[in-house]
Amino acid sequence: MSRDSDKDRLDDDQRDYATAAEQGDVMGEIDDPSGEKDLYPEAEVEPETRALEPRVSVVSEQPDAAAVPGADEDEFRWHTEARHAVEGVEDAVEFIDVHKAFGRNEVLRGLNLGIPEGKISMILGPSGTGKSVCIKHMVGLLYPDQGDILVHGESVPNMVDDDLFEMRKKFGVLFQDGALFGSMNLYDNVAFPLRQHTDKGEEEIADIVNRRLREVGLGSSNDKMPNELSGGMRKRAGFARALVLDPEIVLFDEPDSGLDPVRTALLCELIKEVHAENGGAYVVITHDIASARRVAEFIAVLWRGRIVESGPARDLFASENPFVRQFLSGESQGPLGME
Ligand SMILES: Nc1ncnc2c1ncn2[C@@H]1O[C@H](COP(=O)(O)OP(=O)(O)OP(=O)(O)O)[C@@H](O)[C@H]1O
Repeated sequence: MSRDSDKDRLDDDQRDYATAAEQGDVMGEIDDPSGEKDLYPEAEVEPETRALEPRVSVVSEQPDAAAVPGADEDEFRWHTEARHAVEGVEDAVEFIDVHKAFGRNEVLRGLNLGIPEGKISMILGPSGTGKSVCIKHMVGLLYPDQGDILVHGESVPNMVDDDLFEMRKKFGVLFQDGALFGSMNLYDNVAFPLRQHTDKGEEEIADIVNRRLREVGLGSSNDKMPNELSGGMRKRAGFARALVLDPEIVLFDEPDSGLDPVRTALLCELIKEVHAENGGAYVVITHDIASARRVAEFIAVLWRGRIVESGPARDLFASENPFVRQFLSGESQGPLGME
């Protein structure tokens, strides 16, 4: 089955988000003026990256710098790719030697990463290093040029559209700004995925929506419109909406962006509480090391399109890798400069 572009993989839900964004109906301008662009992952893709067929991926056993065109030998010298496994835990998501370029911009350059089942994992790394691109591959919003992404053992790039649609039901996604529909009140925003993807009656929907809104501390804000909510409330509302379909995997794209330190701390607590209650694999993208200390059970440090090191949070915070140490302690001295 051929596809013309990454965009062809947007399912109806994503199309609805995209349509709303086109109509200026998605709340996003306040925290992140570029947030809407993220809903169009294909928008700036150069033509040669568009024609992507499902394929059996070529997986190299030993990624090495020489295998990456344009990479100098030293470029990956801090990338030990050491993976400290979490004992007895399977991976919910696996990246196997994934390469992704936009034109000449090679973003993922042989990414190998396992996201453990049942844990809160954080993907950390400098700006522009490919963290968002990484999570878009998990839900099939972007295709790899090479390599494979497995969700519960199933290859996402090789899925036919119907399977992809089903697979996406495993995911809840919290966008940076909550991605709420500006024309709907909070209740309808949170009810939206249930009305769209299930045949549940309004009574059952009300039970679920009210429970999820209470869970995130918005139990008395049903009638509020998104523009009446603070940035933190919008994120919590987006979190409630991400949870209504009981996802097995929840993705958070910089949930702490635009929040003050106290609201960030409260959101972190909320993520932990909700995870403890519901379980599943949570994947959080952040720059915020304090959030990582508070929440992360598993950490992967991404740089130059590859994992430098990954493992249980305590191992990473005790890492002797100079790059990991510099990044996790936020020091100016070390391998990472102002590039
Ligand atoms: N759809 C796209 N078309 C072209 N280039 C893209 C696209 N999406 C991402 N990129 C490029 O990929 C690179 C990585 O972007 P990404 O958003 O994944 O970084 P990030 O690590 O999440 O950064 P930040 O922490 O600043 O959010 C950037 O150079 C970006 O311009």
